[in-house]
Amino acid sequence: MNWKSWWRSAVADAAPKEWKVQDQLVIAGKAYNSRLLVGTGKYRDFEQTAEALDASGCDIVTVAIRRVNLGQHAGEPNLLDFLPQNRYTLLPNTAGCYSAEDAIRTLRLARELLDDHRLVKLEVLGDSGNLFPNVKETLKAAEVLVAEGFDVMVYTSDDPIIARELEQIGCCAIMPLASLIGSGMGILNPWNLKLIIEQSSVPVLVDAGVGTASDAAIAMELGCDGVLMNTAIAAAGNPVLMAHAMKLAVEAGRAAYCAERMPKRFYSAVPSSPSEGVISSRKP
Ligand SMILES: CC(=O)[C@@H](O)[C@H](O)COP(=O)(O)O
Repeated sequence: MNWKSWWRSAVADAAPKEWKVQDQLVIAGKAYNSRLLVGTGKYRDFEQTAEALDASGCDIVTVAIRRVNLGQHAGEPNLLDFLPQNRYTLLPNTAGCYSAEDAIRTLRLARELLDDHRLVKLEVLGDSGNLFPNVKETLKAAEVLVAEGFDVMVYTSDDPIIARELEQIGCCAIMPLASLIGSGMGILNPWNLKLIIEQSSVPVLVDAGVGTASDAAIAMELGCDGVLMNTAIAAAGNPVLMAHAMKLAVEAGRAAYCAERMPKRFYSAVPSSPSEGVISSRKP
């Protein structure tokens, strides 16, 4: 069943307020109510991180295992002590890894630390300046991690050929960049994202480069299954308010996508109300 027929049968009689409950994001067999995934870096402190996560309504929280303490650094504040127990699904990520080997080692550590945790975000960088992914090393790491039983959500470029290879390897979600990590430049190539969305049978989530709420809404309107972001929220003047804005944007974008937008007309007007039978002396 394609999503459109599924959607029609699923929400045919549902009141709009019910639609979100039925339109869950499913990743590696688990359903989530929120399509917004949020990172935990760059906040003022863990209190602010917790408040922003709460305001975002997210269900999945990504954590850079090399940077954020989840218990691997004894004696230091532990993020988990600031989050409500069992509220979030943690998504350990390999931010800061520049080789397949490093990324694999980091995620094995995460698995030990988090009690046989399987859902992970793979990110292998290729350049410390532009933080572009090294797709060769990403493919290599994905092969090993999938074979070891990890559910791999993978950060990659917006190249549809690489995206297809990652799906064939068995990654459970493809996460192409919108633009450079931390740049806030929004979606640079919607056309490539569209190609990836159309060819993929696993969820496609934009990851990196979102700057403000409209970027997130556009990603969802394009048909992305979700959006992952960090800097747009953490580096906002008011991170908690921005987290709330992102929640609304992702929901609005998703609803607009599912509602199927009106056809665009190439710069030609159509009156909003019928012109026949109008009481007027003016000839059309
Ligand atoms: C948090 C995380 O996983 C980052 O590596 C990710 O790519 C986010 O990028 P932005 O900070 O640009 O949202």
